[in-house]
Amino acid sequence: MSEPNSQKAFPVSWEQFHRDTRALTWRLTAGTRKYKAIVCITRGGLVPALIIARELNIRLIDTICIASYHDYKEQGAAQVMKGVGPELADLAADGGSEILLLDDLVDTGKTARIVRDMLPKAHFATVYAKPMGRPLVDTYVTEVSQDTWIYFPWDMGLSFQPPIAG
Ligand SMILES: O=P(O)(O)OC[C@H]1O[C@H](OP(=O)(O)OP(=O)(O)O)[C@H](O)[C@@H]1O
Ligand SMILES: Nc1nc2[nH]cnc2c(=O)[nH]1
Ligand SMILES: [Mg+2]
Repeated sequence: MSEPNSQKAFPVSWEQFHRDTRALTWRLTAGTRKYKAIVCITRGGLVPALIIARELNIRLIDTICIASYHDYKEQGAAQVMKGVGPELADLAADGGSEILLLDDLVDTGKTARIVRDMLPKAHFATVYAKPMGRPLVDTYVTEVSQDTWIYFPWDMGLSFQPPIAG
């Protein structure tokens, strides 16, 4: 879903994103599964990948690079520009059972479907989830409604706020 269709705004600060991503890590450590590598979906997945890699002491990190083309209102076709690299070939061979797959959020689930097809046995985690994409995620922290647009700190800056009373 693209921003102009959405009605509610959910702005997230760096501090909140860090806190929510740490909460995601706690959830991931509650299970018995151990991960040898992180694969993050660029670009939004790069930020949780840094935080979680630090917490779980994982140093083998790769990317799946996907570009979604947006026209005015609709999400367009998604193009995989880069898959997992040859260094992860052994770990990917069984479908990725020892790989932690990360993104910042799942919305319609379109991106999630592509990466799940590529690594069907990887554990897929996102910090935020909307209802349409939620069934495709193994672990997430916060659910927001489908008509909410999440504003990430890397997309925002400080700006003047007019007084509420006008
Ligand atoms: O569930 P979906 O409807 O597929 O949407 C979720 C995807 O959309 C955003 O990425 P975006 O394509 O905007 O690119 P970016 O990560 O490079 O900002 C987000 O980071 C997810 O990857
Ligand atoms: N920043 C941002 N990107 C998205 N891509 C798909 N949904 C969203 C969203 O709610 N926020
Ligand atoms: Mg993304």
